[in-house]
Amino acid sequence: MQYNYTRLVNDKDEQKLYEALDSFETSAYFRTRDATKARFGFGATVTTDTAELLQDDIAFGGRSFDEQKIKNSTLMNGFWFVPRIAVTMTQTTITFSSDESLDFDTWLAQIPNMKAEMVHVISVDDETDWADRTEKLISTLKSKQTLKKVVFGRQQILKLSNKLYLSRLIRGLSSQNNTYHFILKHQDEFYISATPERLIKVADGHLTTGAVAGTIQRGDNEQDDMALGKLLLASHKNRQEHQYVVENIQQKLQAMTEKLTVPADPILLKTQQVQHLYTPIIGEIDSQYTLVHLMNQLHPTPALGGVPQKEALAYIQDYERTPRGLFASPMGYLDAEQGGELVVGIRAMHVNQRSHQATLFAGAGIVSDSTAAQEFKETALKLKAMRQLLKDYSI
Ligand SMILES: C=C(O[C@@H]1C=C(C(=O)O)C=C[C@H]1O)C(=O)O
Repeated sequence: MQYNYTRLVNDKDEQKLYEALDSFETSAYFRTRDATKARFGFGATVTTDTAELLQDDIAFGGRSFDEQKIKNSTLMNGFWFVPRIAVTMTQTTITFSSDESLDFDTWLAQIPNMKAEMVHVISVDDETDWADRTEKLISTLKSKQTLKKVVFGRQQILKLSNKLYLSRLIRGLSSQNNTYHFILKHQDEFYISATPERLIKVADGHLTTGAVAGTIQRGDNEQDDMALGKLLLASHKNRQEHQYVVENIQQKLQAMTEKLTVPADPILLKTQQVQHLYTPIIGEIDSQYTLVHLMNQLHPTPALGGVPQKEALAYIQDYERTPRGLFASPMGYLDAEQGGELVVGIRAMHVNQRSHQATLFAGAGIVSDSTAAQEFKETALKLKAMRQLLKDYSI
């Protein structure tokens, strides 16, 4: 983008940018897990359902989980766009970029103020048979030695009383600490995620990825929380679930990287609702590969699909309620240097503003040692992130 303008951040910038997410037909937001940087994209000069053609542009978007299609949705079948205006905000500076010559401060001042009404949840359609279906999956895993792990997804469909405004919804994201925040909006749909999981970041030939798999609840106090963390680190079932992911990432990246550093043991990654086993992985990539190549090579890791991949994906297609769309898929931004950062769209919901319908998603890695009731509780905790966001909206 040829026009760039950087200045110090002022008090009103953030709220105005949030309102611009609502006022543009196409927009996106990406905030890093450590909350030090936020990127916005507004308006679209190009839109496409695959990222392959966009590798020399700044772009935002997400790919669909697999090739299955979702009816009446543009976003859920994979959606990428090159923004008219890109904004990057750190704690001190703000940078505006565009191919158009714009007075950015005049542009920002013109964004209309958004007035949001309260939104109530009118009804919840849960998958009440999810635990039974998980029980069947566990029996299959026990009897069929070739299938080792399946990440089984669950949905809750909520009817809402009114349209949601992103400028208000986004405020509640601040309590979802230690997660990436991602929003992708197009026309009457948006997808929002507060995910702890990065698929991949590429900058100057350096790659950062990692395995996030294996879950336990948070404790009510620090002591309990630490005890639960220790339990998770010592759990054979969770370590196995986790190890599948580490090995798979290593194997998939072997041919594309010069050097890969993989710690022997996981550490803990804690969100508001749960704690996970986490193995950060770094490396140097061969110069012919871009972020998009790596995304397609890595996705889906067994943190979201399963082991062996082909069989696990077939199981997911056959036994989950609907195709996943953007759920559990790579999403984020591409920069103009064939790098960027993609996270995995979990702890997430898809909203259709026309039908006032929100679909919340959660999944859990199932292995032969799993118990259905425990996994049901785990998915309920994971769904809580978006349920909390909707509660915070009306406070
Ligand atoms: C699929 C989800 O989470 C994934 C599954 C996990 C697990 O089973 O322990 C942990 C983190 C994620 O890799 C989700 O949150 O929806």
